[in-house]
Amino acid sequence: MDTIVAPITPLINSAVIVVRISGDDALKVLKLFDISNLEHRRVYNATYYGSEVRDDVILTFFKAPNSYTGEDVLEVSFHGNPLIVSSFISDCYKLGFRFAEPGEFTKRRFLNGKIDLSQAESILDLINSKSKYSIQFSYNTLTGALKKRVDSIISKMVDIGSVIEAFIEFPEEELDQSSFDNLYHEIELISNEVSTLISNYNTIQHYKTGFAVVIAGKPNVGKSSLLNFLLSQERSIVSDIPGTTRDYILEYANLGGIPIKLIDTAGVRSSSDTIEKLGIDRSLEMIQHADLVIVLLDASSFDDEDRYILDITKDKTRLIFVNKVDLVANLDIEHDLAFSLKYSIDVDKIVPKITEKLSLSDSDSAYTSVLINDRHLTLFKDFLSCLNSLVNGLTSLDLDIAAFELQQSLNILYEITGERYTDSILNNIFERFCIGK
Ligand SMILES: Nc1nc2c(c(=O)[nH]1)N(C=O)[C@@H](CNc1ccc(C(=O)N[C@@H](CCC(=O)O)C(=O)O)cc1)CN2
Ligand SMILES: Nc1nc2c(ncn2[C@@H]2O[C@H](COP(=O)(O)OP(=O)(O)OP(=O)(O)O)[C@@H](O)[C@H]2O)c(=O)[nH]1
Ligand SMILES: [Mg+2]
Repeated sequence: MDTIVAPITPLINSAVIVVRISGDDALKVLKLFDISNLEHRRVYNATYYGSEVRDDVILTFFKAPNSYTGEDVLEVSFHGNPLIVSSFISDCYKLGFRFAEPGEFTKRRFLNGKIDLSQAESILDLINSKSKYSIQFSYNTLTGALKKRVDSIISKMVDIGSVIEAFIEFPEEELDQSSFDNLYHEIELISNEVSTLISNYNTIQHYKTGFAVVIAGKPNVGKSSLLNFLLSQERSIVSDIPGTTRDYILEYANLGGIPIKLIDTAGVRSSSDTIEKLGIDRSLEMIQHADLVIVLLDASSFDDEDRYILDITKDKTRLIFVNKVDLVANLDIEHDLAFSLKYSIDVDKIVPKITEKLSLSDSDSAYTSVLINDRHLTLFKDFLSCLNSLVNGLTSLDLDIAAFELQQSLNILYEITGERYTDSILNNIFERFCIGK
């Protein structure tokens, strides 16, 4: 493989800029330093004698095949001046090295068999994660959670394939019903497993784009006050005039590490005001699409308008919060939490209540869940339809069809792990990586 070079930290005036070199000729660069004979995985302090500038640097060497790319890798840490690094990279071109394409180091790591394609993809997800949960999900995939699952499905499919081949090869032997039933059963288990993986996709989507949390309630209960409290900012207008919020207000927030789209809505009541009515329609629509509805009640005025909102949200994931507890001595409304936003009574319990409601269950914890990306989703759906055709082949005793569909379904799985790939699949994945990754 030709030798490539690129900065692996931003090329800006900073403390240190690190440049990575990978390839057969990587050690040739030592001509530019006052050092030779580097040992695997050791760190050295050296001087760079460039054609234009000099610098005092740190060198780290990883000998092939035990490096990030699987090739000889040298990392050079320069003082953080981009001019030094540009000059160094020009010197590298003179040695015959070329500038690495985005993601090329990781692509080589994949091509050299250090990681599978799902692990390579997770590196990009890890870097781009917008929440700590998303980082944990990506880290699971990085350490092989999805690879393991797909590998185990592959081995089960291979087993099923050999049974089908045996049926084809020895047609004279009675095809007894029980071996068929067994195959159907195995296929169903695999189908269920893949369906679960597909449903997990929604979880990661939520963690990427944020959970839609809608604050709903009749006018004047304190919805806008709650939004402002959660944002720690006077974003929404608060007043004692019922019907203050006319259109919904959407803001992004991060509550306890969970990304949230927080939506303050117009108070729901029967109104004759045209604009207010339009706002209320939007509130009802927001409620429909919410991942979580916070139904806000006023401790001092529980009535039919509240009952109406409780009724239309009864099938949604929801929390019932009661505000203005300062106004009553006894509270006999069913609720998840009661507080006073105005007088800061029990407001510290609000965020934990919301995050608790949105958090994954233990069985689906961020540390163990196997989550998939868009590419995997498409492939898994194709896989399921292949399984369907496979079952049809078996049912109609068309074993050649069954064998063909089985091979197709395996090919799809190999595309997930990257055991099979085309240049365009790889390009699609790695072109989205940053320089130096
Ligand atoms: N300086 C530096 N920091 C970094 C990276 C890097 O490449 N360089 N990484 C880059 O993203 C991440 C760490 N990931 C890495 C993963 C594998 C290997 C590596 O050398 N693996 C070899 C050796 C394993 C061993 O012998 O234990 C291998 O897989 O064979 C290096 C870094 C984050 N921090
Ligand atoms: N007593 C008391 N008043 C509160 C409390 N929280 C908010 N308020 C007051 O209730 C009034 C309405 O608050 P908002 O936040 O505007 O209520 P809203 O639900 O957004 O109202 P609409 O937008 O009209 O639907 C304001 O005058 C607030 O100051 C509280 O805990 N106790
Ligand atoms: Mg309001």
